Amino acid sequence: MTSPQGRMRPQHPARHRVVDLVAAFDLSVRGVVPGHDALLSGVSVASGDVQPGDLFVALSGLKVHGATYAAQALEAGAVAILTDEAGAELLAAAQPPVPVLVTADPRALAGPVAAWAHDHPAHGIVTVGVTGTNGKTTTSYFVDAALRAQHASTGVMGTVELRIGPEAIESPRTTVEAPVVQSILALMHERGATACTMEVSSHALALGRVGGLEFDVVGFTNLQRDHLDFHGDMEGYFRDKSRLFAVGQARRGVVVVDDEWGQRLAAEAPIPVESVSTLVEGPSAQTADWAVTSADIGLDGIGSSFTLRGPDGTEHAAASPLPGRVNVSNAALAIVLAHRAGVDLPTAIAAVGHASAIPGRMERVVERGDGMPLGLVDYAHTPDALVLALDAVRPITPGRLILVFGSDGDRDQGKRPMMGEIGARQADVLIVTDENPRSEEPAAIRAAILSGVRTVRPDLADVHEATSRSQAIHDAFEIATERDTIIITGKGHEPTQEIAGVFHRYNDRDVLRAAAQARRELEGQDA
Ligand SMILES: CC(=O)N[C@H]1[C@@H](OP(=O)(O)OP(=O)(O)OC[C@H]2O[C@@H](n3ccc(=O)[nH]c3=O)[C@H](O)[C@@H]2O)O[C@H](CO)[C@@H](O)[C@@H]1O[C@H](C)C(=O)N[C@@H](C)C(=O)N[C@H](CCC(=O)O)C(=O)O
Ligand SMILES: Nc1ncnc2c1ncn2[C@@H]1O[C@H](COP(=O)(O)OP(=O)(O)OP(=O)(O)O)[C@@H](O)[C@H]1O
Repeated sequence: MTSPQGRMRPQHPARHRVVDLVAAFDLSVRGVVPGHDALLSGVSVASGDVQPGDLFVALSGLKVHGATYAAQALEAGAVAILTDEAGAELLAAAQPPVPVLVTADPRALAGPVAAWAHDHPAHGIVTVGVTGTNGKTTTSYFVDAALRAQHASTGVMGTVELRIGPEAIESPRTTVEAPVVQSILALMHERGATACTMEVSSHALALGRVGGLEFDVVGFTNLQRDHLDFHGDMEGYFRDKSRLFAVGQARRGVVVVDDEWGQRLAAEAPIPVESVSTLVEGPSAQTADWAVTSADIGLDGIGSSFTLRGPDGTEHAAASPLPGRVNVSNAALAIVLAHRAGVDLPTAIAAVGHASAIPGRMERVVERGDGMPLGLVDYAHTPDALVLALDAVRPITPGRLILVFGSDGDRDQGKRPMMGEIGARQADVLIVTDENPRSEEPAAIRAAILSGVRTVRPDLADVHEATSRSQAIHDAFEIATERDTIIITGKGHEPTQEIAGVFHRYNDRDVLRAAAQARRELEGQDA
């Protein structure tokens, strides 16, 4: 079945001759020779997403070779297959009835070929890409808010959604496959969107998902421990992130230089880069092109105000609509990115300051009052993000800070005890539960978290374990008073929970609302 993102295709696709594709990308042809009337109108790397008229790009995967799925792609209407030598060998015996086009590295060509097939849709669109371990989503939404002040219609591609103007679908991941990126850009172009903000994950950069796209401006938030299962070590992770700042991938960059990785990227990037220091008195506050020189962090518990010094020394009063120091950083970066994408500075500052809430990012789902605690959902799922999220919530918590959290299965195992230790150090009550266990035994993940908790709190005082995430949230509500804050971290906006290969419909915000409602009803009965 075609995935929802696989269906985001232009209604009137460009059509190109297969022979022209062969010539444009210097491909060698095996088996059937393409006729001059053979036309292609789309590209896919997933057989399930193939539409009639598509080129199927059969990639050598980490688990299986895509050529294994050629029959499925042909049945769906593929008019040609692009693959490597290994794929061509796999296909030789089957003698497919369409041309098999061969190149050394089809993954590297998937993006450029898709851009070519869709007539380079990004050429008519201002494109902004955001990378970094944390803050991509938040920064992207801030940038989009600023772009919307200047463009009648904009698009967003990221972890939360794939959106064109007012229409959106859930996003399957942070950065979709290269042909999907290009077909969505083509659809944006068709629908008149003139600016697009995109989150670019390190996986996407390593796997060529933004190939064939030269961003107008790209931004870097920070580099913190994550995804080491995929990138090996921090050096490999940094190298993959840096690929966004390569010549041909982006015209110019804006880099937050609060950490050593940002400083290194700003120094080494081969494209023109501007630096942004977002920590008052941070290591690069004096030398950075842009700097946050003063900040009132979350005084009202909602947002922050800050001063941003520009390259010419002028100071600008700015604001972040979300609480915490990290969101001053995201807002400052977004302002500079939007400005460099063509939005005038005062407009960018005003639009970012008034950007609306972002699903699952420090989202206030239940407001404090009438006996209810404050209930927040946040996407912090790395040790550093958890530290900062809890830091941000402590000053707005007169009572106890109740943390509901877990850690992902089939992902970096080393961070589990670290998350436990942080929770134990910074929150008052912990409810350790499941995030997305995936193929792992949930109890083993919780045990790893609890081993970290014990290093700080050997007696496990005020530490609870819940085998169901919904139950954990209901448990939190049972013990919370109006003075307390419940913060649920790790899943943010996610609409599903992945357990043993099955995606169950699940959303922290819905459960939190339901728990609040249940408590209201109970209190109503008691009254
Ligand atoms: C670890 C990783 O990123 N894997 C990616 C990689 O998969 P793979 O090499 O294992 O693929 P495979 O299963 O061996 O299949 C090989 C080929 O056969 C194709 N295939 C496979 C099955 C089928 O029925 N038909 C078919 O055509 C696949 O599309 C693929 O092209 O190449 C595939 C095709 O390009 C990607 O879809 C796949 O992303 C998977 C789905 C994934 O979950 N990735 C996550 C980890 C990811 O990318 N996350 C990042 C960042 C997250 C974050 O920052 O938190 C993201 O951008 O979301
Ligand atoms: N600049 C930042 N520095 C550190 N942590 C941050 C920053 N911005 C946000 N966070 C924390 O990280 C969490 C995720 O934020 P956000 O969704 O914006 O990041 P992301 O890079 O899109 O994450 P992912 O790629 O995993 O979707 C937030 O809920 C918050 O706790």
